[in-house]
Amino acid sequence: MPSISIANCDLQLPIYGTINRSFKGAVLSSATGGRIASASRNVTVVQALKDISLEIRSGDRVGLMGHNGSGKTSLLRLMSGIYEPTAGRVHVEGKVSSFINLGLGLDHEATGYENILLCGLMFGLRHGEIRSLTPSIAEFSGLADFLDMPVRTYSSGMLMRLVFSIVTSVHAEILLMDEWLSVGDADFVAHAESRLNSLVDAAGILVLASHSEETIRAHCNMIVRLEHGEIVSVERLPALDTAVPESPQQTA
Ligand SMILES: Nc1ncnc2c1ncn2[C@@H]1O[C@H](COP(=O)(O)OP(=O)(O)OP(=O)(O)O)[C@@H](O)[C@H]1O
Repeated sequence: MPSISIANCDLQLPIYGTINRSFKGAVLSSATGGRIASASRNVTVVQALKDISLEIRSGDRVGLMGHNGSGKTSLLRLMSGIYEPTAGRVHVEGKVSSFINLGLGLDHEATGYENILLCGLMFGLRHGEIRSLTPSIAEFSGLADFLDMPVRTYSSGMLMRLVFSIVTSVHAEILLMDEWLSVGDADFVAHAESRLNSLVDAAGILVLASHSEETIRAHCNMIVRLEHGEIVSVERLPALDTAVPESPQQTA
């Protein structure tokens, strides 16, 4: 059963070569969501997350809310293993598919088809599995002959179609998403929405960061609110139509 266990985690991100003594530093510090402090003369440290504890079990649909810079993306990155906590412990059980930094793994000189192969390998699939998934990825993307062209020739909407089609073709037990996706033109958005919904239904755990309370209430059964890198509240919502199994929940 997939699960995410986070215990007393801090995340500090160093920024090198910044001016940290000046009026500018003081203004920055009050204007951002995270907390800025000087580690040494040339290193500024942002406290992106502070003392985060959260238990997420199979069946949980967690919505992360908070102002700009409150730590939503950092928390997703911590769960995905992109960041190691500077203090505390993160334990993740299950296959994670993350919709964070979509497109980061693409090789822009390679063709669409080559990128399907590369991304598939990155997701831990075998050649045979990728070969059998390729026709449906190609069809869903609607990119047709463009899949034989280098990805650098794609428009941003075409790039999103390709990445979305690849990412959603892989079954995940844990889905981490930074904002609900809106990709491409109106036709593709409707098409993508239903594919995404079935992916979410099949996943054991969803963690979705969003500024839209409406989106979160439509897809989640639990809202975690962050402020300045700390969890300020955990709210349980009534069961969703998708009949998510109840699971014991620890609040932070
Ligand atoms: N790569 C980084 N290097 C340094 N500081 C960072 C980095 N990424 C985020 N931060 C800082 O960590 C804090 C939390 O940022 P994060 O991106 O997690 O917030 P967020 O809630 O996702 O914001 P938004 O709603 O604007 O996407 C902010 O103060 C931000 O400046």
